[in-house]
Amino acid sequence: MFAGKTTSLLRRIQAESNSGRTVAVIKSNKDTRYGLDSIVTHDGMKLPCWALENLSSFRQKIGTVAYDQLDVIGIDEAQFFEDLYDFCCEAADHDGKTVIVAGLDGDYLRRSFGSVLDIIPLANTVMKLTARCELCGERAFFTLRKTGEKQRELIGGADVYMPSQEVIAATPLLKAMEYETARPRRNSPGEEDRQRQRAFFYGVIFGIC
Ligand SMILES: Nc1ncnc2c1ncn2[C@@H]1O[C@H](COP(=O)(O)OP(=O)(O)O)[C@@H](O)[C@H]1O
Ligand SMILES: Cc1cn([C@H]2C[C@H](O)[C@@H](COP(=O)(O)O)O2)c(=O)[nH]c1=O
Repeated sequence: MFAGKTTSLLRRIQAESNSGRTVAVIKSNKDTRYGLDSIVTHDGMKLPCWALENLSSFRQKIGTVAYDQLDVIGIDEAQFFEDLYDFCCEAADHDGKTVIVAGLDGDYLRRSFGSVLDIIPLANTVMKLTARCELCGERAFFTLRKTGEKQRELIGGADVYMPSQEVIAATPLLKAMEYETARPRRNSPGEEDRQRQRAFFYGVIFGIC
């Protein structure tokens, strides 16, 4: 999370639209964080969308005529769609659409999430994005859940999750913080500020746990 997947998807869709292609964007209706009528990035960029329970309902919802006129279909939060593989095959191979998909490949325990990994063989290009670890500032490949909930699907933003560096990804938050405290610090410009921010952040997290 926070790696820029939605930002990247919206930019691609906007570019397709600017070059005269007809576009539509779909997101899962499970994600109610910013309302159901738009896709919104963590820093506020937004685009109208179709919020659906499953992808197979899209053609009927938008109408056959409008569907046939579409050139490009964007899908956000792809991990929540069980029928992702079948929809992508049908839309791309059978109906000739360009399909651009954004989603999490893994959950907070680094287990494969939904059908996102299944569609990689269908794709012409795949881009794996990374965020910045909130604890150490280095590249974060994974998402750490800050709460004790164990179910795979748990909608949330920075209140529940944070980008995390590989080593601490699957450990409880307390462990992650112990690990971070024990790491040797690099003396880079701004390090002092970052340490102060981290100290504040730890305080907040302890409050939550
Ligand atoms: N911890 C964070 N809390 C809130 N916003 C963040 C955080 N880390 C990064 N961001 C912002 O979120 C943007 C990416 O948002 P978005 O495209 O919605 O990411 P994703 O879809 O991968 O979750 C970044 O460019 C940055 O401005
Ligand atoms: C890691 C993880 C995430 N989720 C949820 C949390 C958010 O609602 C979305 C991801 O949104 P983003 O566009 O990447 O910010 O997925 C989840 O349900 N389970 C998880 O393990």
